[in-house]
Amino acid sequence: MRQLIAKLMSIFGNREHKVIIVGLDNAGKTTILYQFLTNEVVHTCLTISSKVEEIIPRKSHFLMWDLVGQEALHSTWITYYSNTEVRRAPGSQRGPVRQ
Ligand SMILES: Nc1nc2c(ncn2[C@@H]2O[C@H](COP(=O)(O)OP(=O)(O)OP(=O)(O)O)[C@@H](O)[C@H]2O)c(=O)[nH]1
Ligand SMILES: [Mg+2]
Repeated sequence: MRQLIAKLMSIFGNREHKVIIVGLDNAGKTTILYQFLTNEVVHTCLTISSKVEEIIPRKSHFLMWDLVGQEALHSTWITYYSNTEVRRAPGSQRGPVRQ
């Protein structure tokens, strides 16, 4: 997890950024978000809609949006995408990103 934070900081620098976490349901998005926050693996429930948490490691400042994973609601993701840049998490699958 520290590696992922370090990677985000190397990509984004020391400014405020909004990060959206997207992926299929049960992929582990909420688990990652709370591991960032608490450094622990916490018990999670299915995400309905989205949740946002503020994370301030050193001089960086991330607003992290954890989006719903259920396929029927993927069409709502687009509302979070304006002015975003796509970066894959280290270790995630290669290939085109579909919207
Ligand atoms: N074995 C294993 N289980 C994991 C891992 N990450 C998350 N899980 C489990 O996978 C389940 C789903 O995790 P969530 O973080 O809620 O998944 P999500 O992507 O937020 O799911 P939605 O909110 O439905 O989109 C939970 O039971 C987690 O404990 C992992 O790295 N390994
Ligand atoms: Mg979730």
